[in-house]
Amino acid sequence: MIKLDNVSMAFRGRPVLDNISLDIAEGEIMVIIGPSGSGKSTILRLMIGLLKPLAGKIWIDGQEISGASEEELNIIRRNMGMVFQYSALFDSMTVGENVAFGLRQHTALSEEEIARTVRRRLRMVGLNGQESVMPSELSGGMKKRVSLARAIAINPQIVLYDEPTAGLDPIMSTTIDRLICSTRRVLNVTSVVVTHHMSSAFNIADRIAMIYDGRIIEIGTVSEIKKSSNPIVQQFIHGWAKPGEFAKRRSRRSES
Ligand SMILES: Nc1ncnc2c1ncn2[C@@H]1O[C@H](COP(=O)(O)OP(=O)(O)OP(=O)(O)O)[C@@H](O)[C@H]1O
Repeated sequence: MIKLDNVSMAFRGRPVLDNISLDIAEGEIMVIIGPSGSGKSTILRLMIGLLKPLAGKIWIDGQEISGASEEELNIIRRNMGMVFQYSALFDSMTVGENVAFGLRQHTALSEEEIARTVRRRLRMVGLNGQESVMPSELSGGMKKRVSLARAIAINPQIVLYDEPTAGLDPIMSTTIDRLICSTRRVLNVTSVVVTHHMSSAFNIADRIAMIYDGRIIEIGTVSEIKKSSNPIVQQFIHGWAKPGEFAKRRSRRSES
């Protein structure tokens, strides 16, 4: 459903991604992890065509997008929803108008049909009847849920999530994790989730890809990642602070 083939990216001559190749199957939840600044959000922006790669090719549902025109990209994006890092709701619009936004832009649905879809999507994310509330009245977790309802309003085949649980308490994070999984189940969407929360990654992922130094240094199922022999992966997933900490712990354990 999503394919990156030897994709490289640089900003002002500074390399960020170096020959990334990734194949994400239809209906799969792929989680991308990696240190801050390693290029995770850049991968999402490349996938949705907001950035063009310096080298390499990107396919969305069989269509190559790195050479696509803005018009072609707009058609491809109708099949994609994005949940942004800071929810990115339109503050001057009600919750209902936010969720309806893509439907008004991309479909010819009647106002009645739009209202019905908005109601259904808000119910899916546990915000039944909140159409007339303003974003400023919502908690961070509720905003994320509205953002998800907006992303799935147009019935996309693909949903990209940029740190969907950032800034949320553990219970709300679990709620969002469950919503990502139920969205996949109900709508059969392909999901790409960038997160810093390892517990979320382990809860939701079919596969996890770890980015480090511009490359994918490990990719696999949750149990494969947990068993990775790469010390950088082990250090990252355990949150060990210093480079080399993993090796030190291992040698301490073998000494004791
Ligand atoms: N539009 C841009 N112009 C210049 N540099 C950029 C741009 N977008 C990203 N970068 C740089 O590219 C690198 C990767 O950024 P990116 O946001 O993809 O990282 P990330 O892994 O998502 O980080 P974080 O986990 O902190 O959100 C960073 O060094 C960032 O400063």
